[in-house]
Amino acid sequence: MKAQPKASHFIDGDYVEDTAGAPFDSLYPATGEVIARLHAATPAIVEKAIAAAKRAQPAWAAMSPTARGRILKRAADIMRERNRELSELETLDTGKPIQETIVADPTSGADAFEFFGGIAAAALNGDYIPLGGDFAFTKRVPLGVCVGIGAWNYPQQIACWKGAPALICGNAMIFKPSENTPLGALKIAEILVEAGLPKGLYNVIQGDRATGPLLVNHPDVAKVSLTGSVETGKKVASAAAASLKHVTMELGGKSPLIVFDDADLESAIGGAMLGNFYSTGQVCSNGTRVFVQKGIKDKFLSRLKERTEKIIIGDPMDEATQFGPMVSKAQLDKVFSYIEKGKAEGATLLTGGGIPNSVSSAGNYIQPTVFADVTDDMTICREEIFGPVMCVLDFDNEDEVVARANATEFGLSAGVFTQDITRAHRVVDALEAGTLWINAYNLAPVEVPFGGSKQSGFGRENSIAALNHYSELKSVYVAMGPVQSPY
Ligand SMILES: NC(=O)c1ccc[n+]([C@@H]2O[C@H](COP(=O)([O-])OP(=O)(O)OC[C@H]3O[C@@H](n4cnc5c(N)ncnc54)[C@H](O)[C@@H]3O)[C@@H](O)[C@H]2O)c1
Ligand SMILES: C[N+](C)(C)CC=O
Ligand SMILES: [K+]
Repeated sequence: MKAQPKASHFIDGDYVEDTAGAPFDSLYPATGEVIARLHAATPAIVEKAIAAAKRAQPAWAAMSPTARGRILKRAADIMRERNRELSELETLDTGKPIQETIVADPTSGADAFEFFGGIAAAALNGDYIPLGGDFAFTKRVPLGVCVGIGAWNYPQQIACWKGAPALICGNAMIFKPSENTPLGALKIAEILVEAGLPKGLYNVIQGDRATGPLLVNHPDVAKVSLTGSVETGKKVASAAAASLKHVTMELGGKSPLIVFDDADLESAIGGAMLGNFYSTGQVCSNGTRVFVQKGIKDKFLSRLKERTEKIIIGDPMDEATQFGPMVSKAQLDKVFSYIEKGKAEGATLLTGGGIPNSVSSAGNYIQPTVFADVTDDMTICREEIFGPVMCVLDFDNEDEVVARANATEFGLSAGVFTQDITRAHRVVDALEAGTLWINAYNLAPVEVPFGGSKQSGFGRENSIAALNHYSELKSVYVAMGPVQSPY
């Protein structure tokens, strides 16, 4: 098998198997071929991983942040050296075209190790608080054993975006990848050990929605960071609440992208296409509700159709391919069912909506799809589809579009295209979202906090802000004189 790992899990510095766990196959989304056979974690595997993490964490926390950072930076270097190999694995895991994974996926993971490794020496200091004779100081301390649970769209990125801040703060991590994409995180664990990470600090265990709760409910786990759907987020957050664990929730969205009539049209169309078709539309922050001002609607739609129909769909391992299959048959069927709903509810299918020619019929392929004349109440405009389906709506004026853009329970991202600088700032101020773009879409560099508001989640990944979610402050009051007691 093309991508069979040595064993299903990575615990205490090495691969571990337990064939008593439910077997599952990993499929290559472009052909349906079985590329690996794995076993879900048994309760014994979960206990083993948590015990290893618990054992390793105190000595790691006692190291200087600089020394911890050095190891993460080495891991970043190894990832960059092996970018090709890691990108090919990411393509096998997800079906995303190599053209994307080679620039985006392991690179973004390496960026996280480099960033957190680099800031460690300066960003984990505490404060000195003068109190007029007495004083206090704060220390930033790790939480202990942290759990990361991943979605299937960015398996390596998610494993690193959670692992890097957790480790730099002095925690141990147990990461459970999505059952759809189990392979990437194992390689990240292997590379961390090669970079010098002491064993037991970054463990990977496999499993699905039945395995997640074994971690979330475990009394020795201090924190859970989930990337997944809103529905799963609610389950995980309420399970974590039962023992008051820290939580970070990176959930779904139905983000608005607003195009005013003064926008650079080609840029706005490019942004809308990137924000709907990159990773075959499987991106949480996608701008799937594209609001176009009425005066430019016809021009926008005709150029959008033209450019969309030129997208090269094909074999993900071919560097010319711009658009690959969806991750799974189940996700593909879900997207097709939304397309049927869009047609039934009266949206105009501008392009796509079917299965492309000249690709393997065993792959989970779908055409990049655009609906025009979408209205706010349509199902395709209200629910997250998580596939390459763009909804184009039209609007008259700024107040109206802002109100409509905000009329959703989600609040992950939003974008605005306009040449009017004051309007751009006014609109981003009014939009309810955690991550916003002006004249761009979906760029998420590690230096910038990333995360959602409303039902798209809470907590932030990346940037210095992430440190707050993997550590807590210990405040120490120091008396410099005798205790003043009335007793
Ligand atoms: N905000 C972000 O950063 C971000 C990034 C990528 C994806 N997403 C969101 O993720 C979703 C798509 O990914 P998905 O289909 O893998 O999501 P999902 O919610 O089905 O699964 C996410 C993960 O949670 C696990 N899980 C499921 N039920 C669980 C439970 N009860 N307890 C513990 N773990 C459980 C799954 O096994 C998987 O590893 C979309 O909604 C997308 O918007 C968000
Ligand atoms: C974090 N980002 C933007 C890559 C995508 C989430 O699915
Ligand atoms: K897969």
